[in-house]
Amino acid sequence: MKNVIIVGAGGHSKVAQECIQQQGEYKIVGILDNKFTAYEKIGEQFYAPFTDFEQFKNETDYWFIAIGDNKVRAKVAEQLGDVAYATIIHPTAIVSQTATIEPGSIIMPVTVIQPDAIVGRHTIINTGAIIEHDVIISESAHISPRATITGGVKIGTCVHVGAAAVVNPQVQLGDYSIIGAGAVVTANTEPHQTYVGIPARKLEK
Ligand SMILES: CC(=O)SCCNC(=O)CCNC(=O)[C@H](O)C(C)(C)COP(=O)(O)OP(=O)(O)OC[C@H]1O[C@@H](n2cnc3c(N)ncnc32)[C@H](O)[C@@H]1OP(=O)(O)O
Repeated sequence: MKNVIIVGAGGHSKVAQECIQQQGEYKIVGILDNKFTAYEKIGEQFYAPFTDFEQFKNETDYWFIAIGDNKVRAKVAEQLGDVAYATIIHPTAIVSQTATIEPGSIIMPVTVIQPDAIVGRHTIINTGAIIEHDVIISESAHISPRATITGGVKIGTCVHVGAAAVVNPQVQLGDYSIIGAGAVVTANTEPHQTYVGIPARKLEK
């Protein structure tokens, strides 16, 4: 078993920890989150504030950032610097042998990742999502439960695709764009903009 320290102790972390246990490759030795005010060891795991992360760098082989917010996850990765990241794949996920899952990403239960898809670093493929052939997902994105990303789609950095949304073939989602739950995206999206509905339209604020 390889040791891993988890950053984040919220709802997404809860699901990630269960995935890690079911994957059976990594032993969680500690959890860092600023909601813990001091170091504490309970059983085989320690809990400590994230601000103390430097002192734990020699105590683990791998790190995993289990924070649902894309921008916060990306920022924490920047702060941690040059560390090795665990790649979490739930045993019920179906991942093509020609797909690439980059370190720091999590592939949740009953997902499907098809041939030649690329899932970039620190990306969340949430429960039941489908990533079709030749999809390219950049860093720190989140594909929510039951979303369907069809063939050849390109997804930018920190993009959030909401639950059960569909992205049509070859569409490109600009960096930091947000797709609402249940949307059907039929055309490219602009960076930093939010889109909702069927067909998806830009939300004017
Ligand atoms: C394991 C997990 O839980 S993973 C979590 C996955 N999370 C999701 O799937 C949630 C995705 N988020 C959404 O769908 C959000 O509603 C967003 C991001 C699209 C919009 O959020 P906000 O920017 O806060 O917009 P807000 O709630 O103010 O709504 C603005 C307008 O858009 C509409 N709207 C919001 N979401 C949607 C949607 N998904 N589809 C259609 N219309 C929507 C609202 O009704 C409102 O319309 P109005 O101005 O006519 O009243």
